[in-house]
Amino acid sequence: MTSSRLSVNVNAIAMLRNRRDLPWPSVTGLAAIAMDAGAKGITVHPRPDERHIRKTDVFDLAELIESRYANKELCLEGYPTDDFLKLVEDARPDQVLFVPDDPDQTTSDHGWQFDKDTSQLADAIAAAKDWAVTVSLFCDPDPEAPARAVALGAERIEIYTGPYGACYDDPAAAERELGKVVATAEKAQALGLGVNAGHDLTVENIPALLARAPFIREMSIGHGFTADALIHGFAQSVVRFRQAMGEV
Ligand SMILES: CC(=O)[C@@H](O)[C@H](O)COP(=O)(O)O
Ligand SMILES: NCC(=O)COP(=O)(O)O
Repeated sequence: MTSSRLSVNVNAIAMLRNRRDLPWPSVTGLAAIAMDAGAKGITVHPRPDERHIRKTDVFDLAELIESRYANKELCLEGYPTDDFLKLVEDARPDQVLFVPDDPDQTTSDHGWQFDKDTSQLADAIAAAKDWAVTVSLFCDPDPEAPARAVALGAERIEIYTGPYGACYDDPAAAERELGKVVATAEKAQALGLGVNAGHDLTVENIPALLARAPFIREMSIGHGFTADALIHGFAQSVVRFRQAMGEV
């Protein structure tokens, strides 16, 4: 089986589970189905209010992957508070994506503003690298961002594709936004950064992105994936998204 770019974000499964004091739908159960179907791994974003992914989910997923899916990866996303960094140190994911989210943000909707004080971020990056966790920074589609990420010691960036994803009904706007994403990806690649992409990606908008930036190495997809899976099922949606990525 060829390697994949697809990391399935299971935040939405946890949100559905949390509606009742019951263990289903199972976050680890759906994660296993996704990995059995060919996903490269799982991404979760345990927000401070635990609205969806809980700390216990993180350790359950880490245990699942370590015990049954040694060739798959766990990516943890979050703002680098001491509490989040303790979770990274204890859970030891394969990758951490540091995002500049406020605790009460509805969702992640912007990358790091590198002109502001980034000393806390630099310390967090150094700590994660000491724990042998690959460090990625959430960046706006801005060609100036990759050099700032390199200067802080990041190994990858994840380009925020939300503005591109929002243009599903406006081809001209989509082309404009796609151009910003591709320019940022090309700059990151030229600087030796690993290039990830995420937020509001779908089977419809992935092909055009990869046609222009085939070197993107990972796409973490949750909301659009879950919406697709409600129609097609989790395993078939992995196949559908991997087909959109040209992998199967
Ligand atoms: C960083 C990002 O764009 C998403 O991975 C994030 O996980 C979305 O978080 P919610 O699922 O809480 O909207
Ligand atoms: N980092 C992006 C992610 O994990 C999922 O984003 P979305 O597909 O839920 O918008």
